[in-house]
Amino acid sequence: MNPYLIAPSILSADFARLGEEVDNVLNAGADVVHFDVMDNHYVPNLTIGPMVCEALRKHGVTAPIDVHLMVSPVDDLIRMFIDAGASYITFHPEASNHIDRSLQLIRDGGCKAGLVFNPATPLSYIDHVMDKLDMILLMSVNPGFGGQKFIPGTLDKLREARKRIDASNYNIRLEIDGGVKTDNIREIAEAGADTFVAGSAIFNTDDYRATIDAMRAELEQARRAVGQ
Ligand SMILES: O=C(CO)[C@H](O)[C@H](O)COP(=O)(O)O
Ligand SMILES: [Fe+2]
Repeated sequence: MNPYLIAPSILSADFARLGEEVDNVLNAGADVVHFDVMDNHYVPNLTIGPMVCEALRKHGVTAPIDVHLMVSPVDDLIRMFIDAGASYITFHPEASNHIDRSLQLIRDGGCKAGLVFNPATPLSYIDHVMDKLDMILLMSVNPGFGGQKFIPGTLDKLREARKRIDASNYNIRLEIDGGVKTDNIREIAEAGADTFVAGSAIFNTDDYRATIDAMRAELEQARRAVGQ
């Protein structure tokens, strides 16, 4: 399995100093920048779009940018984020009229493609598109806001998704998003996640490096427990 990746969600960063915040969290050891896009239609909140992604690239960010689209419809924004320098683009399957086509659009644009599952969205959406997936993202909160509490039932869904990925021949990352903290990241990893979004748990602390180091120490315990 690939190493564990930590992906701070910039939803909880100080938007007035976004470039500096992203630099700081990457210098503190983060692997990936998680970029939450909300349209006040698919979810009841409004955040940032492709211009901000492009601005981060121009600012000098070279780390992978993981664009989590909470929008409907999805295809126009997929095209814009490809041009804006996204690395991963994930969308919620029920928000696309043509899931297979949207996934193909992402890969044709040179990005990695993924589907996102709300707590109550069935995993069966992956059934016929495993060959087009680079990532499966399970939401452990209902989408729309940072700082919510992890929904424990997601652990069983993670185990199920991990089994499906391991039984396939595909190299698919399993990401978890919502309520991830230092005190639960270990059991989340043991349930099968390999990529961890954490917004408030990192940006609401004074010392990003200390928080990320503490998460990595927990992940090391998980790695030993699962025998990776
Ligand atoms: O997609 C999201 C919300 O819809 C965010 O990525 C997520 O909530 C991260 O925030 P936190 O770690 O504070 O829960
Ligand atoms: Fe997210």
